[in-house]
Amino acid sequence: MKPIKVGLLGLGTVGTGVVRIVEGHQQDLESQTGAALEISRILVQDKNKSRSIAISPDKLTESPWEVIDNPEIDIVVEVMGGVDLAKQYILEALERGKHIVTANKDLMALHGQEILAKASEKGCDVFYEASVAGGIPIIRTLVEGFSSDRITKIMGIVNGTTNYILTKMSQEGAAYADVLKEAQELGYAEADPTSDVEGFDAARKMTILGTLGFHANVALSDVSVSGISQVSKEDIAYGKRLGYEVKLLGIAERQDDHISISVQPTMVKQSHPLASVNGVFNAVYVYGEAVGETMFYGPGAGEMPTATSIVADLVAVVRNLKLGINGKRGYTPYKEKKLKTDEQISSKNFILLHVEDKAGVLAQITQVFAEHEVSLESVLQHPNKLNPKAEIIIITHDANQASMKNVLKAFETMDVVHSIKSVYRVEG
Ligand SMILES: NC(=O)C1=CN([C@@H]2O[C@H](COP(=O)(O)OP(=O)(O)OC[C@H]3O[C@@H](n4cnc5c(N)ncnc54)[C@H](OP(=O)(O)O)[C@@H]3O)[C@@H](O)[C@H]2O)C=CC1
Ligand SMILES: N[C@@H](CC=O)C(=O)O
Repeated sequence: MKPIKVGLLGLGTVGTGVVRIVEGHQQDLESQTGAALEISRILVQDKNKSRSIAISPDKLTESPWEVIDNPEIDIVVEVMGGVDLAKQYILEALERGKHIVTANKDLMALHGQEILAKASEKGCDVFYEASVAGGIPIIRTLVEGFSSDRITKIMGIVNGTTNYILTKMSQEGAAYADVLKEAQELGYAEADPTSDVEGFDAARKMTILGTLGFHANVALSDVSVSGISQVSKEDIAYGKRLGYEVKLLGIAERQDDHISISVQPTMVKQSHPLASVNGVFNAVYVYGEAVGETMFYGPGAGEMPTATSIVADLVAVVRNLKLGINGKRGYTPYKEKKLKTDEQISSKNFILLHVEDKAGVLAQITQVFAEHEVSLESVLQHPNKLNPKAEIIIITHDANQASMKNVLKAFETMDVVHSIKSVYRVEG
């Protein structure tokens, strides 16, 4: 087979890793595919910027057309990020019959269906393994490994930056802002780290996993999202005291034909395998009706792990080229999803309240739970010597979201409740 020419859109953290792997593993890649891979053109914003790898200046371009309209290029790897331009370049490249590999979850979560439909029309491959959980081959696992099963729950730590931050806060008492800066320096964070810390990046990944796992047209707007910027050292300390670690979890559940998807900081029981996933590592728990529980673990961000997934996708495209089956799988639009109502979503909950420290308050609080038929697993009261208030931590049994909202609404109107400090879902 003649060498396969690859054009890169982007040479940042991930693009640099792709060049390193393609160049460093050339022989292994060729022996698997029967063709040499050659990176022939690379789009960057600034050709004169200093790079951490030696790259021939002739390969760099600031014009996207030198990649996407280049007749020599067979495969375009999009690792520049962003949505509008990336979408435009990918659609233009598909129009010209080029296969696409991308790490762009923002794009795939928002416009995946349109891009896949276009690829199918043009007989092209679009692979996006690196868009979820960096180096973990979770997309291939859902699409191929579990094609025989009916998945009912996908629960994961799918953002490396926030897991890195929470781990350092929990294990070293580090300050949130300092650790975020470290995660940025290590190349884990998005160009705008708000995406990471406010849970949007994880929401995009859960949109992709929910779509593939449940074969439903999940939209980003179907995911309820809250991030970690409000998680305090106090929450982490109380969680630990009760045997929990705070993790930003993406949780997608299906019951019959109804689904729910959320991203939220969650108290995970220390005995649960997700509680010991630390640092930049990600893990995805997949429950299938037939297979039962499975879990996939690995580095969720960073140059080389993410590039591993990109280059694996390149290998898949080249293998399809050899067999002449690119884009032949056909794109079938996913079925219409039905979202669960608040009454259908249930979980255990952790609630930290600041309350008046006087007789009878605990009874008033527990009465509210009873009125809304929420039963309690444990209650811990902690007097605060500096203020005439106490802290009460409550763990509920499984309760539906509608009842929990009513409980919290009732607390807001009670004089003895000074503040609802935190509310977390509990898993494990
Ligand atoms: N970092 C990670 O760990 C992971 C990232 N991803 C995804 O991979 C993609 C890339 O991320 P990452 O490598 O971290 O990003 P970087 O910011 O490190 O790199 C972006 C690259 O794209 C180039 N670029 C950006 N915008 C343009 C533009 N408008 N025109 C031309 N070139 C442009 C930049 O050029 P220049 O170098 O000249 O500035 C740079 O080389 C994103 O979609 C991200 O979400 C996915 C998984 C993990
Ligand atoms: N910013 C993302 C990068 C990988 O997708 C993360 O931290 O997980």
